[in-house]
Amino acid sequence: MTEPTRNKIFKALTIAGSDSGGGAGIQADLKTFQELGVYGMSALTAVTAQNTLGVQGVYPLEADAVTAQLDSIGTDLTPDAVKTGMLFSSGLILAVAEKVSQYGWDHLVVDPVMVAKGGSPLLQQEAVQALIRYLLPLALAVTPNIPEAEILSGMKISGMADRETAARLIHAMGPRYVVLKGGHVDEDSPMVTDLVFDGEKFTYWESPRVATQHTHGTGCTYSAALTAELAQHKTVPEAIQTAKAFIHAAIEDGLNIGSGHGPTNHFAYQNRMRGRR
Ligand SMILES: Nc1ncnc2c1ncn2[C@@H]1O[C@H](COP(=O)(O)OP(=O)(O)OP(=O)(O)O)[C@@H](O)[C@H]1O
Ligand SMILES: Cc1ncc(CO)c(N)n1
Repeated sequence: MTEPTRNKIFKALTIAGSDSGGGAGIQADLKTFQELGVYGMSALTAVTAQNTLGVQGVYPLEADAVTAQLDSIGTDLTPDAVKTGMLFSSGLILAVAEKVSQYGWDHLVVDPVMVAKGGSPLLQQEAVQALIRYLLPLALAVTPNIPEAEILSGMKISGMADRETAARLIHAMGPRYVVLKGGHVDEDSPMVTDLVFDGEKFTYWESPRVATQHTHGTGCTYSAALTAELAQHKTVPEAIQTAKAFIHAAIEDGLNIGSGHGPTNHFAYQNRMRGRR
């Protein structure tokens, strides 16, 4: 019997931590992949006990457990694009970098998650050097927010000229694109500006700032949208265009659930596409 012709299903993999509250981490990534029409896979690095009020517990997995998940995926299901989120320790970073290299996963988005919005550490301080040394050289794109960019570049960022200098320094660590997100700065400004550096030119992505406290998981959701688009063979600039529209809709329709910082709304982008809002 001949095998039935299969429609091409694009597949994306997230290597990240679990957020029990469902707004960030693996949960945000898988919801975003699904909404953008991509089959989602996951390798868990840690379990967090977390809700809209903050992080109540962090339970990292053994490096062997992460390696085993990546081997299960790598030997059977080839992802079209991969993202990393919370990696927690240098041991986990090494395990991930080794498997990403071994399987040749070159459509890699590294979201250098360091601290949750409430201030809980999601990456040990001594792991930053491992991230720079082993993972950034493998990345197609890295998506730091301003505090993460300060730690990676080793410089204080106060104006746009500083952001450009930091982006250059991070680009020199190996990623082909640096996407420096502006959500955390100029919170009184009516616009949010992300800066993208491809090694030659700077591009500014400006969007109206949404006044809301429901921003739990913005970074994860944005990098997952980028990854979903790359999985469908879009270029990085094309992927950014859709990811910005996805995150903007998700923030604009942020969910008022729980009694703290509610999650972004992963349904919002497709609801708009389908004319439901
Ligand atoms: N209030 C806002 N209004 C509109 N866009 C926003 C807002 N906050 C963040 N964004 C956009 O969301 C995306 C994620 O940015 P942000 O700087 O919040 O990431 P992050 O700090 O890594 O998130 P997290 O705190 O979840 O780790 C960026 O494209 C940014 O421009
Ligand atoms: C598991 C996890 N990953 C990433 C973030 C960053 O938003 C978070 N709060 N929790």
